[in-house]
Amino acid sequence: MRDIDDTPMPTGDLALQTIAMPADTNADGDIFGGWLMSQMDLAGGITAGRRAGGRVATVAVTGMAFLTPVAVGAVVSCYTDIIEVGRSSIRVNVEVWVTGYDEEDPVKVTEGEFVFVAIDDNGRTRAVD
Ligand SMILES: CC(=O)SCCNC(=O)CCNC(=O)[C@H](O)C(C)(C)COP(=O)(O)OP(=O)(O)OC[C@H]1O[C@@H](n2cnc3c(N)ncnc32)[C@H](O)[C@@H]1OP(=O)(O)O
Repeated sequence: MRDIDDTPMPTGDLALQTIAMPADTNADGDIFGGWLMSQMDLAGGITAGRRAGGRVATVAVTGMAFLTPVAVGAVVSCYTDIIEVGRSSIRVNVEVWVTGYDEEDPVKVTEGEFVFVAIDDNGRTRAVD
């Protein structure tokens, strides 16, 4: 896994973009880390599913740190980069960046490595081409 760094621009391809909503906050009004992880899982799953040409399941997530809080109304962008493709597994690095509507000065929120496994209709692993 790559270290979280201060790279000023996102690495990878934009896979998912959404807005942090009031319903995504905890009782203190801060965005849940779990909500962010869910967006990352979705983004990585889209990328892995396209690469696998079908159904994938998340099998592992490694080394995440949250660098900065996310405010309600922030535009949340998940960028994905396929790191490695194994027999059935696809390792995807997912970065999360936030901006306002103007898309200026994106701020990196977190990064994590997600491992997906290509599975068949019965939930058994299948080889990725
Ligand atoms: C519980 C949940 O709801 S979590 C959210 C959704 N995810 C799921 O439901 C997935 C639940 N897990 C599963 O169903 C099973 O673990 C499966 C089908 C994904 C994989 O089954 P396994 O018996 O582990 O398969 P297997 O040992 O052959 O591993 C498959 C691949 O995953 C990789 N892998 C398995 N565990 C890990 C891990 N912890 N970290 C990294 N890679 C892993 C293996 O190296 C292998 O890669 P390769 O085929 O490219 O060489």
